[in-house]
Amino acid sequence: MSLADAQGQMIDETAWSGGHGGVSDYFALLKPRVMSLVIFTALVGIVLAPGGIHPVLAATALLCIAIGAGASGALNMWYDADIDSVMSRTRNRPIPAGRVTGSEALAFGLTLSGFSVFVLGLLVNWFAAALLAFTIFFYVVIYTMWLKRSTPQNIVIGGAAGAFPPVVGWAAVTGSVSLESLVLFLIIFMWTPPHFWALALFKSGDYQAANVPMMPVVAGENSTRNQIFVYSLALAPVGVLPWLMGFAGFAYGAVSVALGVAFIIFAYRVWTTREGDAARRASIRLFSFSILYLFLLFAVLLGEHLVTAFVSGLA
Ligand code: HEM
Ligand SMILES: CC(C)=CCC/C(C)=C/CC/C(C)=C/COP(=O)(O)OP(=O)(O)O
Repeated sequence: MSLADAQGQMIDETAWSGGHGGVSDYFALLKPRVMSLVIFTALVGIVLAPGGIHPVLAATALLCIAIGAGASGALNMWYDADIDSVMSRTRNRPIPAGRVTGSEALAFGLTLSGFSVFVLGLLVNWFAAALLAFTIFFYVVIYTMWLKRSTPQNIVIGGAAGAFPPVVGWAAVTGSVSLESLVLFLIIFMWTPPHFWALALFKSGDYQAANVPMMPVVAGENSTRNQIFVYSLALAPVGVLPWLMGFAGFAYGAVSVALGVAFIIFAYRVWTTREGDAARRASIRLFSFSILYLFLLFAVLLGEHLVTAFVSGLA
């Protein structure tokens, strides 16, 4: 199996979601792999926020954000069942495969959404709960029900939903939004277009078949490559902002510069490799690296913060 096939299979849900009915299908409705990174960014928001809260409340907040994020995935799959059944990547999801009905997924998603928002409000604070409710609304109603099917800018605007979790995490601790949490938002916001369009480039046939106006389908592959490169050039310095603004240290600064340069190199390869299997490989590599990039950036932010807190606790 070639590298491209292996990586393509990695993101092909038909390769892992098996099982018929029952717990594994309801778990798959939560989009667990995508949401794991969403939840990790929320954790970083919680830990970095000044003041701190009791660890039990922090864990409650994180659990509520995780449940809310999963619930929004279930609602997305409920609404998108028609297009998911057309695309090879998604046709084995629980609803198109007939293992869960649309109404079951809808009830599951609505119940978990209500539960997560209510518990976050009741036990942590209502401002964070309102932000979580808004994030779910944004992903399900604004992105899934409206923008996804109507404009190639769908993920640029809709991507805001994916950028909110660290802001929600921060608000769970402080009860407010701050410049720092908005910088975390901005990083994910700028990251989303290259993350997703890299995938859309090698899955554009799927979107065309499903009649979804993703950028490569509407503007063409080369225009998408240009836009990926421009967003990557903008993302790299935005990734360094936490250090430049003084809420991350030198270790983060150095790693974020290196990761930003690497991101630009991967995006440059996509930009300049436009034909055949090499072009497909370049976009698969950028897609895979995009996930590693965001994970490492937030991991270093978290690790450095914890080490600094530990060392200053010793002093
Ligand atoms: C509108 C914004 C976004 C779009 C359209 C998008 C789209 C996608 C798609 C279609 C996949 C393919 C595989 C799959 O469905 O499992 C994917 C994978 C992934 N996305 Fe995104 N994404 C977005 C935002 C995000 C955000 C905000 C995060 C995390 C912070 C994220 C994390 C991931 C991860 C970790 C994977 C890999 C999952 C795996 O291992 O298969 N995505 N994304
Ligand atoms: C707290 C909270 C509510 C967080 C939500 C975070 C969020 C919006 C993440 C976006 C993740 C995602 C898989 C988008 C996929 O687009 P798609 O739905 O078009 O992809 P698909 O074709 O795989 O269904």
